Amino acid sequence: MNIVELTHVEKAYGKDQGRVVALHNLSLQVQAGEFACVWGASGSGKSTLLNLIGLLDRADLGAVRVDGTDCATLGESEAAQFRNATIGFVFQGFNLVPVLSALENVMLPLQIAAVPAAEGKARALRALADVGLEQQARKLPDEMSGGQRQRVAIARALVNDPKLVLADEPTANLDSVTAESVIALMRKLNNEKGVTFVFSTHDARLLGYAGRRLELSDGRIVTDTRHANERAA
Ligand SMILES: Nc1ncnc2c1ncn2[C@@H]1O[C@H](COP(=O)(O)OP(=O)(O)OP(=O)(O)O)[C@@H](O)[C@H]1O
Repeated sequence: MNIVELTHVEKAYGKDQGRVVALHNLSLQVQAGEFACVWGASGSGKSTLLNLIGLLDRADLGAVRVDGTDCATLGESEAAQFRNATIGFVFQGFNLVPVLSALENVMLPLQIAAVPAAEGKARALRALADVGLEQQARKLPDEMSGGQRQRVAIARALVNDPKLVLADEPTANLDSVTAESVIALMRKLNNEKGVTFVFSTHDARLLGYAGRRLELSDGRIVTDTRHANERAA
């Protein structure tokens, strides 16, 4: 089953002389369970593509379907609800709330989903254990390393059991060794839980972890290849 299906999608920013077409007539299918990497140079359209798949922005032309739902049919609040239930997000800047502990940060999506506090805490602790941070639950983000913060963000993205996790340049602020360990962790969680991951990077060294490599150039997919688990965790 396709969890993501884009058909003849176009997306542009700006108007008239300042108009930039970020995605050109782009079609793409991602199957449930894939670990897909979108890579390409700065400005190639990676964030635009992930924002459309994540219902954070809308296509100008063409169709975006996520988990069988045509995103164009959803109003703003329906889209937000759909996003919360279906998609987990990991961002390059970690996006943790600085005054909340790791545990409280991971509990946030469950609070939004009105999960009772005791159950939410137990689930958040399990999610932190999944990323190897059960001992760090009480720490604040600025008491943790960059790699640990991104693990907290991954735990938060997964705590709601989403079908799809989108990670836009999740390693951009990490050194190369930590970057590899974060991608390896995502790959392990993909294998163990069957959650579909789509992440973006401009770092070709991370491609070895990806089961699917989608190369973007000037808003077009120029290569699309599948690979056996060369570097699976
Ligand atoms: N809000 C915006 N307004 C105007 N142009 C934009 C906007 N966002 C992106 N663009 C343009 O759209 C194109 C694709 O940008 P996008 O951010 O998707 O690329 P990217 O591959 O994610 O780049 P990076 O690796 O630098 O984050 C670029 O030419 C960019 O300048």
